[in-house]
Amino acid sequence: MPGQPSHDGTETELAIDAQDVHVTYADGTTAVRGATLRVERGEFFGFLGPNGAGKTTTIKTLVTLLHPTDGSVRINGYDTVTEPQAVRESIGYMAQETSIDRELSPRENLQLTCELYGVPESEREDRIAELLDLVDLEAVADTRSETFSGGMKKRLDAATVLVHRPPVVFLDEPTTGLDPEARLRLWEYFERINERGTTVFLTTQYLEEADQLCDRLSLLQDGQVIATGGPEQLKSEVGVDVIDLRLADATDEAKQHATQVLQRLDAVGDATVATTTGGVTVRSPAVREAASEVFAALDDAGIAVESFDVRSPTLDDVFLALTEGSTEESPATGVASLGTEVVQ
Ligand SMILES: Nc1ncnc2c1ncn2[C@@H]1O[C@H](COP(=O)(O)OP(=O)(O)OP(=O)(O)O)[C@@H](O)[C@H]1O
Repeated sequence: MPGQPSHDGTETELAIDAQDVHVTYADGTTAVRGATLRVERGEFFGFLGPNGAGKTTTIKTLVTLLHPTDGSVRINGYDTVTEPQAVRESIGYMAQETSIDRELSPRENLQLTCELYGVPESEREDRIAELLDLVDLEAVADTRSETFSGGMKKRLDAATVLVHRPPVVFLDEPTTGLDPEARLRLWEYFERINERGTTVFLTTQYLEEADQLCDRLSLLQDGQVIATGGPEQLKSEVGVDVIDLRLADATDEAKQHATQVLQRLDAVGDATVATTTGGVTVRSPAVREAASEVFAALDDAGIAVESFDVRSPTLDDVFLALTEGSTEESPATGVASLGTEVVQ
């Protein structure tokens, strides 16, 4: 909800203001090394990175479950270390593991959460009805949750996060492991809560998810933010175009051969070449101009191309360009996932 006053009565600009955050665990592992995140009220903000990049550690620090070893975090104007209670009252946090009670129905789960958050009794019934409607669970409102699909449990979990009407919600990989249909329904729900004015901070491994939903996003690698911007801005800044080539012979050997041929090709300049399920992908600023030379070089090497696609970059390409990946296995089509794509 934009324009929420901070605790000292002044208008604060930012929903999330994390400055140069470092987090080192007790065993000496430094999971976050200087993350700065500034999220405006009402934004839908994405936080992307492969497994182990430090997303969960960062989100736990933002929601007061971990203290930064260095740096500072203010959420809705409150400091996470000196005012943790005020921060908690002003946020919703959906962890990776669902926190609903499976023995209880959606209505009972929401009643319990209302009690925990001290929602006035007179408001509970309406609030619960509104949330059940929001996540499309009215029809099963009084059914025990243990029978629900993964997607339904996630939707209920997401509803419990909103009972106290927090201006900011933190969602830690909410769609991981869900089938595409369940994922799409959750996306709709997240869009709806954002349209109502809630600031959303979403961590995800799914680039398509971030591309679809987020106003802006930060890419995280090895505990460091390597880029921040709108999806289109990041794509244009990376300045590459892409050719996806499907090879007639898509064995590992043939793909490696094609990779070597293309890496030697001067015409594609400073290209990155990655193998995909069906062939190879070339990312380069010069790729459109060099397309005919790409085909000629492959032909000369006796490599048959079954089909190809010259396209603009996706967020997947942005990430690979920024991390200077050159030989990663890339799905190139479908829902791209950093988790499967970037070999650290
Ligand atoms: N409690 C802990 N103690 C020590 N190291 C930890 C702890 N939790 C996480 N780590 C390490 O910190 C790094 C970042 O982990 P984190 O879970 O924050 O990454 P992530 O991006 O959320 O990954 P995932 O997508 O797998 O959840 C990893 O190297 C991880 O092994």
